[in-house]
Formats: sequence, structure tokens, C-alpha cells
Amino acid sequence: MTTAKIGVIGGSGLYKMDALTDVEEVKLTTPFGEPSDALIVGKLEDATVAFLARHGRNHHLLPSELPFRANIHAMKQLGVKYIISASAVGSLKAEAKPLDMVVPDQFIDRTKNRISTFFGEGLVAHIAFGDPVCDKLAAILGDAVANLNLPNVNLHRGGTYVCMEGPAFSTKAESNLYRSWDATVIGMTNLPEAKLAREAEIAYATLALVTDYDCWHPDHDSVTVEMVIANLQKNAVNAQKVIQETVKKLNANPPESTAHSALKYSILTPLDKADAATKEKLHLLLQKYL
Ligand SMILES: CSC[C@H]1O[C@H](OP(=O)(O)O)[C@H](O)[C@@H]1O
Ligand SMILES: Nc1ncnc2[nH]cnc12
Repeated sequence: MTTAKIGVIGGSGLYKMDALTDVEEVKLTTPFGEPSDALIVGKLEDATVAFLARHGRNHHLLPSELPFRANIHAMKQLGVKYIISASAVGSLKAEAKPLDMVVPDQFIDRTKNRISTFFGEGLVAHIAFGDPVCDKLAAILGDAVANLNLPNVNLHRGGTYVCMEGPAFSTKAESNLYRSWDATVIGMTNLPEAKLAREAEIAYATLALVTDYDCWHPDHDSVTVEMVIANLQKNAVNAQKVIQETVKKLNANPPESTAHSALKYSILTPLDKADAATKEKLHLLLQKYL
């Protein structure tokens, strides 16, 4: 059975990891359907890493269509304990410029049509989510960016990622509202993923790669895909360097994360009274508590 301790979820622009060697395509099925694509498992810096293209390798899935539960379940099946997410974002602050990298520590949920939990159907759990990102993994990710000192790339440690539904980009009124909330960046994917990773007791952190100033910026009328794509390609090269450096540090010194025991005090339904079919469906997540 193939296993990997570290998972990478690549977003817009990052559909593969060029430095992975000895790769194997692993097609997994889950009780929540099929993941976005096969997981690509390979070696990177002596670690075994599982890579998944969030929107599929040909970018055929909208943010609202992403099978978030299947993606996280598939990572869990492989034994992943840490997920590094790479994501394209718009900037809500003048100081976070296109090509900069942000390692957010907070999220605001503006999604409408997402399933962001594995629970329900006779089994209730409420995970703590006050600190939605693993601070230890985020620190390693931030250090990797700092150590690489990439040209034209500034690092912003911490900040709030607004997760909107999309697929249309924001209106100016929305963009200015998020700015009034002091949010740093905006994207469409990371919040459901972070919640599900926490429920699956996987440490999660995001490398947010700025592609554009969202439409609030006086010099940038509307966000266009054309503008985003030009920067995505540069970001994808930089992101792979950061991920490789992060994997090296993480593999040498894997931290214990509070995420790894997130369910310990979160399940309200006594497991011997919980719906049997749901218990079976969630066996992978619950097994250490049964
Ligand atoms: C290509 S711009 C909009 C698209 O890009 C981001 O995706 P990801 O987080 O997977 O990099 C954003 O969330 C939107 O889905
Ligand atoms: N401005 C923006 N809004 C939402 N998601 C994005 N992804 C990249 N740029 C974005």
C-alpha cells in the first residue's frame, strides 16, 4: 500500500510538481466520491509526497464543483499528516503585490454552496477552528519562502484569506467591504479544505500566491483571467521551489500539531449510539476513537 506523510494540493497554475521522482499515479475512490484527479505520489527531498491538482490536471473543475471531501479523504487514505496548499489569490492590501507570497493565519467564509464537513447523518462533531491553520506548518512554510529569497517576491506572514463562492470575481463594493474587514487576500477554495483537513486531523497551511490586486485597486479596474494567468505561470515556478524547501524541513523535523488530535474532544454523539452506516463511512477518521 502506497503511503505518504506529506500532501500537496496545487491550485490554479500548479498542476504538477516537476521535481517529484519515482512517481506513481494513485487512483483512489472514497465514500465521498472521486477526488479531483489521480494523486501523484513520488519522492521529493527524501520524503514521499502525494500531489493532487485541486481543479484537475486540465483545470476542468470550478471552485464550487470541487470534491473537497473526496480530496481530503484520499489524502487521509494515504496516511498524509501535513497538507501544503498552494493557491492563487487576489490581494486586498497595497503592500501585498502580485508575485508576493502570503501565509495566511485566518479565514473568512463567504462561500454559499460548499459541504465543509464530514459529519452529520447521525454523527455530530464540532471541531475547534479558532486557529484554522497549523502554526508550526505555517512557520516552516514562511521560513522556506524567507530562506529562498526569490527575486521580486515579498513574504507576508499571517493575514486573513477571504474565501468567496465565485466563479465570478468580486464587485468593487464587495472588495472594499473585505478591505474594511482588514482582510489580506481573496480566493475561492481554501476554507472548505482547511475545515475538512482539521476534521481529518491533518495539519494544513496555505501558500497564497498573489496574482492580482482585486478590483478595489484604482489602477486595476476589473480582475481578468488574462491578468491572473500571466502571474500564475511565474508563481507556479516559485511555488515549486518553496514547496520543495518546505518538504525538506518538514521531513527532517515533522512537528506534532494540535490538528493531529482535533477530534479528541469534538465528537458529541456517543460513538456506540451513532448511526451505524455513518460510522462505517467515517471509519478512517474515527478508527482511533472506536
Ligand atoms: C484562476 S483565478 C480564480 C481561481 O484561482 C484560485 O484557485 P486555487 O485556490 O485553486 O489556486 C481561486 O481560488 C479561484 O478558484
Ligand atoms: N481577485 C481574485 N478573487 C478571487 N479569487 C482569486 N484568485 C486569484 N485572484 C483572485
